[in-house]
Amino acid sequence: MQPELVLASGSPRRQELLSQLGLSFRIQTSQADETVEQNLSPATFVEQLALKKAKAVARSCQSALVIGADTVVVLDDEILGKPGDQTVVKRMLTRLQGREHQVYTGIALVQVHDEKVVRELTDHKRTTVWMRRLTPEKIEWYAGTGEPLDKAGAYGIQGFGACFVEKIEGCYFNVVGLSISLLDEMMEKIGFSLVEDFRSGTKVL
Ligand SMILES: Cc1cn([C@H]2C[C@H](O)[C@@H](COP(=O)(O)OP(=O)(O)OP(=O)(O)O)O2)c(=O)[nH]c1=O
Repeated sequence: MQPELVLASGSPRRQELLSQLGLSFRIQTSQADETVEQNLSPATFVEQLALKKAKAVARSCQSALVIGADTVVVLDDEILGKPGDQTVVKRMLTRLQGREHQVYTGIALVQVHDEKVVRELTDHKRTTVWMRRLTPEKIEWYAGTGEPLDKAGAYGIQGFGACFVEKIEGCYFNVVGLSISLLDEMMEKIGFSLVEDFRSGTKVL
């Protein structure tokens, strides 16, 4: 019997991406403690956090395939997470404008059978984003929209933030918070097909 697909994420973007693919899944937001060791590389950082989120949800599952994810922006070797308030939004965008940065998203898959973890897999992808020059007025306006508050690096490429992105190199969905191609690749590694095994029938994309 197929395990149930569970998305351990409160991110509306991750939920939409899986829904648009026509997948059948349940959402269970992770209450994981999101602290990790200092000085980790961005790749290890996002993989460890993704695994923490997936494991926290897996603990309450009987038979499931749990997906966890974490996204950060990296500029000058510094990890930028979600800004949380307007002052940090403006500071982040002032640093990001007119330059390139990297977006890392880690994905973790945790398979549970009979309430036991039988498999864990983590991986990540990196996308480079070039942001155009922004005036202080433009930054002020964007901060006022509220859009950047809950997004790593204080912008959403899928929203008004698209106006600032000149080009990207790598997976677009990785920037939005979940690389579908990486997820499919990881599913294959543990013997599942994302679309064939978890299809609900209503595909929007
Ligand atoms: C750079 C960028 C990030 N983001 C989002 C994706 C993630 O939701 C968020 C980074 O925060 P995360 O901590 O990765 O995720 P989250 O707190 O939203 O959800 P959860 O921990 O429950 O899974 O930033 C965009 O939506 N668009 C973008 O262009």
